[in-house]
This record gives sequence, structure tokens and C-alpha cells, in this order.
Amino acid sequence: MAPKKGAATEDKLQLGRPGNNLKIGVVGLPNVGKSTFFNAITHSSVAAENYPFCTIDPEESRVAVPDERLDWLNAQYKPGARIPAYLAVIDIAGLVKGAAEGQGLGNAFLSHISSVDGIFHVVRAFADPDVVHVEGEVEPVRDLAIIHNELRLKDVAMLNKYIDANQRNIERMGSGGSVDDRKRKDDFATIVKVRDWVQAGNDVRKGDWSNREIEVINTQYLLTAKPVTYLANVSEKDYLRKKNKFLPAIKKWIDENNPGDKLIPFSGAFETALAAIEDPQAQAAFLAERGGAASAFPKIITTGYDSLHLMHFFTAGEKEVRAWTCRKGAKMTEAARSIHNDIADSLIQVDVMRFEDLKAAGSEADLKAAGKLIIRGKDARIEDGDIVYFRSGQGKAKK
Ligand SMILES: Nc1ncnc2c1ncn2[C@@H]1O[C@H](COP(=O)(O)OP(=O)(O)OP(=O)(O)O)[C@@H](O)[C@H]1O
Ligand SMILES: [Mg+2]
Repeated sequence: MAPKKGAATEDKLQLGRPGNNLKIGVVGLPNVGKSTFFNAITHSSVAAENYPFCTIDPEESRVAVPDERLDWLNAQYKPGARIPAYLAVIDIAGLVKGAAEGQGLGNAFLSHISSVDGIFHVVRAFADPDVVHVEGEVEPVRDLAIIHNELRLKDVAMLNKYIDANQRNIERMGSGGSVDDRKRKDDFATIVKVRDWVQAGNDVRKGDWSNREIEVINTQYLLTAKPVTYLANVSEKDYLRKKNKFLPAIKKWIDENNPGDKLIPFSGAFETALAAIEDPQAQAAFLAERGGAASAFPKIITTGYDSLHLMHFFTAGEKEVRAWTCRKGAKMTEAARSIHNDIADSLIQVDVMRFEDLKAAGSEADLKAAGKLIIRGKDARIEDGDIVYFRSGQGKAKK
């Protein structure tokens, strides 16, 4: 079915930079389990020791985005290779109170956050007395507020810098002026509006901005414009019994301060132990011993990926089945660009199989026999899960 023409939400701009190569940074107070999370989720081995500021330089790694549809295609096509979509995750140093004024290694760390597209905000909700807490007691709601505040203050400072640098020029322009002057005045007014919003205690991403305002906001790389997924790091025991005394208060804080943001509990201790087991059978035994528990990572990865407004489509053939990342709402040309610029530039049409149709038909041949192969133009929008064959000029169709 063709996408509805002129649907109001279709061309709503998104905060942040567009692209299909986006990164999520792991952010939180020092010593709350950020590197522990990063190591377990990316199978890395950066230092994750029991002292604050163990991490200084950011570390990047990528994780496969789980998708049952890719598994199904793999079983169906039995290709030589099965290539998932990936999400880049970056381990960042801990932030402390006063970071926006340069406390800790304040500004350097904040600039690391500025270079990511989304945030996994790790908050400590385990009570191990042996693990140092920079603020003394374990108190997740206070910690959430500290990080929230530092990111906001940094944004206020950035916006004020713009305002200070431009205010006199804008005032000098008076009313009227050239098209260019009017645009500069409009931009300035938007920045002041955003500054007032953030100064009043709000995150940029929770504002209801017009496309024009979003264009201006996107020139500023604001920290609170980035989507956030909250990750509560609980003890293994709490994770297994699905109960933790701090979770209700954390949830309440999110609902009051950033309604709509997701909260996912995980256990750094549990995930580290699980990730250390390589043999699938031994892993299954480990989980069975723990009452059939499962890792929180698949949900965390897909939630983070989704928060960046990313989705994937597939190519499937004898050589490989593969998931490719693109923005939600992307047109075929843009999706083709995830694979290769040449394909995008000479794209003519696209053969599309809807995943559900293929699954129902049982095979590509049966789907075609049933007349369910869809031919789309290059300006059509691709949909999550589409299995595509890009027909481009110069015989460069990609399968
Ligand atoms: N769920 C948990 N239960 C018990 N201990 C944990 C848990 N998660 C992490 N830890 C421990 O907390 C300590 C700090 O962990 P980690 O180094 O990952 O924190 P960090 O947030 O990366 O710190 P920094 O900001 O200093 O880089 C480590 O000793 C780690 O083993
Ligand atoms: Mg660390």
C-alpha cells in the first residue's frame, strides 16, 4: 500500500543529525557500572574497576541489533553469511556535580557526550557497600537529578554563548531588514526560546518544536536534545527476583521529569557473568540455574536503536542475508545509500517483499507466484522489515 500522501507526521524533522551511522554514549556518575555494562554488551574488556574516574578516554565498540526476522531469513535462504545491523556504543567517563562548570574533568567529558547521538543513562541501584559511591549513599533519584542538571546547565551555557555573541547585532538590526536579517532574527528568537525552556528545568527533546525551530536547534549540538534510555544497574539477586527497592522512585522521577523515556533494569554483575560464558550449552545451564532468567541486552539494544529513529530493512540472497540500517521514514534512495552511493544515484525501481508476506508464502518463489512482489519507485518510503532488491542503472542492482 502506498504511504498516505501528505500525512502530517511524515515530514516532521527529527532532533539530532540524520544518518544511519549513529552512536549511543553510556553516561552516568562515576563508578556506577558504565564500563561494566559496556564490556558485557560489546564483549570488550576496557578497565572497569572499583574506583571513580576509572574511565577517562571514550571507548567505542558496536553491538549487533537482534532481529528474529533476520534469523528467519537466514534459515530460509541458508546463505554463506548472515550480517546483522549494528549499533555503535561508546563508554564515556563519569560526570560529577559541577561538571558544567568544569568539575571533575567536566568540560572534556561533556564534549564526549556532545559527539554521540543518543544516551544510555546508567544509574546505580545496587547496594554493595564495597563499591564506592561518589555521593556517599546509594540514592538513584539524586543521581538522576545530578546528571540531568549538568547536561541542562551545559546546554544553557552553550545557548547563552550564542546569545551573547549575537545579541548586539540583532538589536542593531531593528525591525524590517533583508531576508537574511529576518532569518538571523528568527534564529536568534528560537535560541532564546530554547534557552528559556532549558533554563526552566526542561530537556530540549521534550519541547514541542516546529520544523523551522528544529533546524535551528540542530545547529547547536545540545546535550538534552539527545534521546535517553535509562538503565538501572541492580544486583544480580534483584534482577533475578525482578524486584528492587529503588525502581518505583526512579520510574516516578522519569515520569515527572522526562515522561515517555524508557527505563530498563539490568544487572552489571549478572550480565558480566553471562557474557564470560562462551559455550552456548554452558550459557543455557547458567540461565536455567537462575530460574530461566534472560539477558536484558536485546531489549536495551533495540530500545536504544529505536530511540535514534532507526530501523532496518533486509537484502536476502544465496550469498548473504543482511540487515541494513536507515532512518525511519527514509525514501528508497536514502535507504539504498546505506548500501552504496552508486546504487542510490542510479536507482530506478525497487522490488519489495513485505516480511509478513514472505513468511506467509513460505518462500520467495511462492510469494512471487501469489503476485505479492511489490514494485516501488525510488521516492517511495521504505518500511521496517522490507526485503528489497534495488534495481539501478548500469546493471548495478544489489542483492
Ligand atoms: N550490578 C552490580 N553489582 C555489583 N557491583 C557492580 C555492579 N555493576 C558494576 N559493579 C562494580 O562497580 C564497580 C564500578 O564499575 P565500572 O568501572 O563499570 O563503573 P564506571 O561507571 O565505568 O566508572 P568510571 O566512571 O569510574 O569509569 C566495579 O567494581 C564493578 O564490578
Ligand atoms: Mg568506566
